[in-house]
Amino acid sequence: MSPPDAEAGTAQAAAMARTADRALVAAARHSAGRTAAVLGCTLGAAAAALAEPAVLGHALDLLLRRAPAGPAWTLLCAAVIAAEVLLDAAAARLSGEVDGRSTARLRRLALARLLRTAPHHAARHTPGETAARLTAHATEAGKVPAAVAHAVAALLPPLGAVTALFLIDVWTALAFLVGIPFLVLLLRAFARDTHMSVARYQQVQLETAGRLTEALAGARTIAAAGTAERERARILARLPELGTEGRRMWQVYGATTARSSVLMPLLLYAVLAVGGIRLSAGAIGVGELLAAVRYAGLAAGIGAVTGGLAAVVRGRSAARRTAALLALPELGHGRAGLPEDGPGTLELEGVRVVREGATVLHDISLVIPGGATVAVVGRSGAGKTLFAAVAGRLTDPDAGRVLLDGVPLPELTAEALRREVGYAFDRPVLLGETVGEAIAFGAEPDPGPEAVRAAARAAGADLFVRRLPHAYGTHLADAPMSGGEVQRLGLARAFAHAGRLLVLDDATSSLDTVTAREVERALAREIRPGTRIVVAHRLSSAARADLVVWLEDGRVRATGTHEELWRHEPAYRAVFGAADTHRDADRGGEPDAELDAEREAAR
Ligand SMILES: Nc1ncnc2c1ncn2[C@@H]1O[C@H](COP(=O)(O)OP(=O)(O)OP(=O)(O)O)[C@@H](O)[C@H]1O
Repeated sequence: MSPPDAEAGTAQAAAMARTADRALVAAARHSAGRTAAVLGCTLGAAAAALAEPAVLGHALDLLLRRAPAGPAWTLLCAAVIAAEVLLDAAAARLSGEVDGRSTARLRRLALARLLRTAPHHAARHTPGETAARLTAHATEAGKVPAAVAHAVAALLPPLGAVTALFLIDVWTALAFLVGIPFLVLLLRAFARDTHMSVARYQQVQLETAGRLTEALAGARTIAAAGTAERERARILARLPELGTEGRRMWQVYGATTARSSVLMPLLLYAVLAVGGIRLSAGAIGVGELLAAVRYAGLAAGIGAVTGGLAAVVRGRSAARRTAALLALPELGHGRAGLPEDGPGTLELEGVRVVREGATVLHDISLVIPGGATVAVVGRSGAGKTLFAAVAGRLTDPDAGRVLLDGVPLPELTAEALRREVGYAFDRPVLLGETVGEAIAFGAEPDPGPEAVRAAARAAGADLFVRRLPHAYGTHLADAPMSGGEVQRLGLARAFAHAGRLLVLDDATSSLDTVTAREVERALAREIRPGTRIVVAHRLSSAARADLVVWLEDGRVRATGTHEELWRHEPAYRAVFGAADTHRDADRGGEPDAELDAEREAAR
């Protein structure tokens, strides 16, 4: 990596860490009351643990001296021990609740951002990675607020215990302090080594999940190519690394525990030795020696601190993975509405779109009159889908602006935008429980069964839907459909809440010619009138449009009616794969057998 790249990488990592920490703070705030209760209970339990040696030691000294206050102190011992146990149990129960609520909060934040970003930004992460970031990593990150409370509370016994040691006897306390630098070194090494291992482990986990999801999505291709074994090997390729990192984490943990199990007894023996000398010198009593040894044990409570620290380290590392979704740029919305009864005039002013550093739409300026049907044509990769995406604000241009009835699209409220701009795609994803719900999906207010059926009729879907076991009430999972049938439901969904602008991005590509023609006719007659942008590969779609926008290499090569372009532009005819013959040209842009066949069918 070159120095500037490395700097950019470091800056990006720092920004991600800040986003992750902000998200964790938001998650902690969401269950602030419960987190405070966890802290209260853990601190209370720690305080009780801290009081216990003193109370026990004092009670022992009183009992040895047969003092009258002895039994009262014994009761106090019981109360302190009970408080410690009960508060510990309450903290464990509340921690579970805080973990659950924080995880849910993180997931909601990340999911909301994912749904509010432009599709090409969301596509930066593979579906498998996204799923892992929203599930396993969010769960791990959700444990941070309670883990911080535990880690903070875990500091109390050691700090309090050192103070108590000093109060009991300075020399005994100093004997303990000699071992503190070793404890600090141990903790630092643990935090550093775990962080590195956890980060690598989670990265490998993400990549493996990504490969698995890719393979599931491409299962047909893999089966057809007979590469299942190779694919299996590719998915599992990093499994050994996962094992290595997992083992390394346990090794770090094991080494820390081993070192602390050597250090701790040494410390305790040192305290015991010095305490014994002080006892024989009459400086402290038996109970105080007992308390001193117990405090030394509490002060060296590295287990509790490292446990809490490890959960915080793992959680913060996982939070960075989830925060990658939170860092996706948001497609914000304004507060404006559209003028009542506007015709749906669409204006593109100097629209430029950049992807991966390359300009893929170049300074497009044009006006699409309200109510017009516009066909966007061009060779594969010419920029038609991007044009369609910018026209209805699935994405924002990198320069220039798009206005609908005079209002820049980013100024519109999300509701106004989605009410008035509808989309249908070549491969729609159906959402909802039943077929009827899938058609009504996103329409506000609910269009009702009649409108759903009318939309399905217009999209040529009514007939096959009625043949399903429960017609429109059939669950999507029980309705296996062909690509063309899914496409028709996607069209029906767009028709069910057609606003003043409807964008059909290759939305009839899987339909047979006759059905596609019927859909186009229904669109003209049965659906609310408005502006239509139709990304078209079919010549007939271009021929029926009021205006054709012809794209080439991300630029508008020409606009005009299909007849004009067909007659005067041989390259335009080539877009449809038509031979540049006089016969075709003379036919005013209706040259192929497809249109002839349609006409025949229409008769
Ligand atoms: N997210 C992206 N990252 C990088 N390049 C992109 C991205 N989206 C689109 N492009 C590029 O922009 C160009 C236009 O893409 P677009 O999908 O709009 O083409 P198209 O005309 O719709 O093609 P087709 O007819 O094959 O669907 C292509 O070269 C494509 O590779």
